[in-house]
Amino acid sequence: MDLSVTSTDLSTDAAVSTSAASVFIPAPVTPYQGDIARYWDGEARPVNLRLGDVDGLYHHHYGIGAVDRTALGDTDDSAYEKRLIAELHRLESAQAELLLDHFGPVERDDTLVDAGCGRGGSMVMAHQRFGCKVEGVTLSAKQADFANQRAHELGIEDHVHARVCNMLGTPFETGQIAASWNNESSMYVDLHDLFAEHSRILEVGGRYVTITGCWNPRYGQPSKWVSQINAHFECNIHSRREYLRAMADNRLVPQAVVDLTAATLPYWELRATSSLVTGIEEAFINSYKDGSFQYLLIAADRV
Ligand SMILES: C[S@@+](CC[C@H](N)C(=O)[O-])C[C@H]1O[C@@H](n2cnc3c(N)ncnc32)[C@H](O)[C@@H]1O
Ligand SMILES: CC(C)=CCC/C(C)=C/COP(=O)(O)OP(=O)(O)O
Ligand SMILES: [Mg+2]
Repeated sequence: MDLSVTSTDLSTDAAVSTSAASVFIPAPVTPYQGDIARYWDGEARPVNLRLGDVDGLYHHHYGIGAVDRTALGDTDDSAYEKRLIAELHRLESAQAELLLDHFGPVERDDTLVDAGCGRGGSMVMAHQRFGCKVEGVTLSAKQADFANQRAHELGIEDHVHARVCNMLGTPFETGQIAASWNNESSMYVDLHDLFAEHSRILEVGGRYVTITGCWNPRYGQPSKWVSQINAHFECNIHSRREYLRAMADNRLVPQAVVDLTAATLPYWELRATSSLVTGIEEAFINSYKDGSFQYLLIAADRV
């Protein structure tokens, strides 16, 4: 069987990195990863591009916090849709700010890793906040090119860099990374494999942070809404229990577990009223409300 990925050569950039890194784990290429690479190579939803156009930070994650009704103003006004887009984008950037808040002190000469970096919005924010180097990995060549182009336009390409690479086998040296994260990207991988790799690259005392959607073990099994979200994004949402167990098995000790479910609902309810709806809004709103799905931040120490 031919397992090669034709739309995206997953090995190219990782292979280039071998000269720079003393430890190199070749990127395993599975047919599923090929599907995900193609999915993100082909993604161009207005809900992501038009929000990113607001200030040049392109996110593929969701928002948190209260809606600023004053900033939104009158719905009858012709500029209302533009203000609504700006407000959704503000809530998505607030989500990334909260993730960065959980890194604690980061020095300018530290290197951070964004596992599943998308178009790189969070990487730019991390560099702008800490002045440090940020390395991103994504399966999508289109996303990596986009992120590197944005870094170039901002003149920060020597600090912010994305590569096409499997997050389960990165070219980063063992124990050299001060902090790493997954922002809505852990539902594409096996959690034991993922946390083994984060644990390998992080220095002892380093920090790992994730924001993720997970199914709630108290509900019993994944609800029909969770199954709908999985089908929509071709992902496999894990349970809260799986996260905590896989972290414990890989020397990652939770320091903070924050339930962001209530904080993300206003974003979804606002998004559901916009012209940029994608059809998945109802599944998020219903699953958050029936308790089957949770939006969670976990910050863990590498011990
Ligand atoms: C929903 S997007 C999140 C992007 C980004 N973290 C953000 O907040 O904007 C999911 C990302 O995970 C990446 N991804 C999924 N599986 C991956 C893997 N095995 N290795 C590297 N990246 C992966 C996709 O390529 C995509 O960039
Ligand atoms: C919380 C969960 C389960 C997330 C799944 C991963 C995912 C696709 C995140 C958002 O990406 P996006 O910003 O491209 O999606 P959309 O187009 O819906 O805004
Ligand atoms: Mg989005």
